[in-house]
Amino acid sequence: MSAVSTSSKDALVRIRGLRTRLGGKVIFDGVDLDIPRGGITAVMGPSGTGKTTLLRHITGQLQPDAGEIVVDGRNLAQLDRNGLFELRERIGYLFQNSALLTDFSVFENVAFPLRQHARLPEELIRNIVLPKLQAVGLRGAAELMPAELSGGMARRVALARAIVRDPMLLIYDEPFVGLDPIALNQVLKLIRVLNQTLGLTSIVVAHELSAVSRVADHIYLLAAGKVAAHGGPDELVRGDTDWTRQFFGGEADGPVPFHYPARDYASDLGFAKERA
Ligand SMILES: Nc1ncnc2c1ncn2[C@@H]1O[C@H](COP(=O)(O)OP(=O)(O)OP(=O)(O)O)[C@@H](O)[C@H]1O
Repeated sequence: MSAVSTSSKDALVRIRGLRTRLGGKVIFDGVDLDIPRGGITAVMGPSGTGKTTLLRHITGQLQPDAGEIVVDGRNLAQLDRNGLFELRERIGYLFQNSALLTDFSVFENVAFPLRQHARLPEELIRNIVLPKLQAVGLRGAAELMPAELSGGMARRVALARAIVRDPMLLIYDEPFVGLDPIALNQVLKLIRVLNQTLGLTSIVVAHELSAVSRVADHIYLLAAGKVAAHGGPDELVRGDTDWTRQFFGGEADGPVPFHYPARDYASDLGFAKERA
C-alpha cells in the first residue's frame, strides 16, 4: 500500500506535501494524493478528518499553508480569480441534501446551471436537459416539483444537474446517506455508468464501506492529518494497520479512541483531593 501508487501523469488531481491548519488545528500534515483520470476515487476517514477540507482545496476554495495542488495540469497557486472560476466551472457537485430549488420543476432545476451562464435558445436547453434526465431515468418526471420526489429521485435529479454542463470532474459528497437499498443501488449504478459513458473522473466522499467498495477503483483513507492507507477496495479491507483495522473493521476502539480527551478520572471524581 504505497502512499501514491498511481502514475502522476494519469492524474487529473495531483497533491503533494499538503499542509493545512484551521483554527489552530493541524488538518493536513503532509498529504500526497493522486486522483486518476477516468477513475472513481473514494476519500474516506473518521469524522472531522478533513475530507470536506480536501474537496475545498481541490476546487480552489481554500489555499493550503504549504504544498502543491495541480488540477488538470494547472497549479492552483498560480491561478488568478478568473482561472479558478474557469476551473470550478468544469467541476460538478452532488451534495448530500441534493439542494434542489423547491419552487422550480425537475426540468428547471436541471436547466438552472445552463440558464445562469448563457442565453441559450429554449430548444437547445431542452436538447441538453432531456438527455441528462433520461440518463438518470427521470425524463418522465421532468414536470414534477421537488416536493413530489422521493429522496432517491431527488438525488438523481441533483445528479442530472451536476452533469448538465459536462464537467471533467464530478464530486460526490456523501451520496449514499439516507437511501433505501433500491435507491442506493440505482445511485451506485449511475455513478459507474456516468463515469464511463461521459468520460468523467469522479471523487466520492463517503462513510459506507460496502457501497464504496462496490463503486470505487481506489480508496484513500485519511486519518490524523495523513494518508493512512491507499489502494483498491480489496487491498484496503485486508490491510493490516491499526487504522485500516479500526476503520474498515468498524472497531469501537483503536487510533480513534472511544473517550474524548478528558482530565484524569480520579481527580474529576474528587478522589485525588480526598487522599491529599
Ligand atoms: N473554517 C474553519 N475554521 C476552523 N476549523 C475548521 C474550519 N473548517 C473546518 N474546520 C475543522 O477542520 C476539521 C476537518 O473538517 P472537515 O469538515 O473537512 O472534516 P470531514 O472529514 O469532512 O468531517 P465529516 O466526516 O464529519 O463531514 C474539523 O475539525 C473542523 O472542525
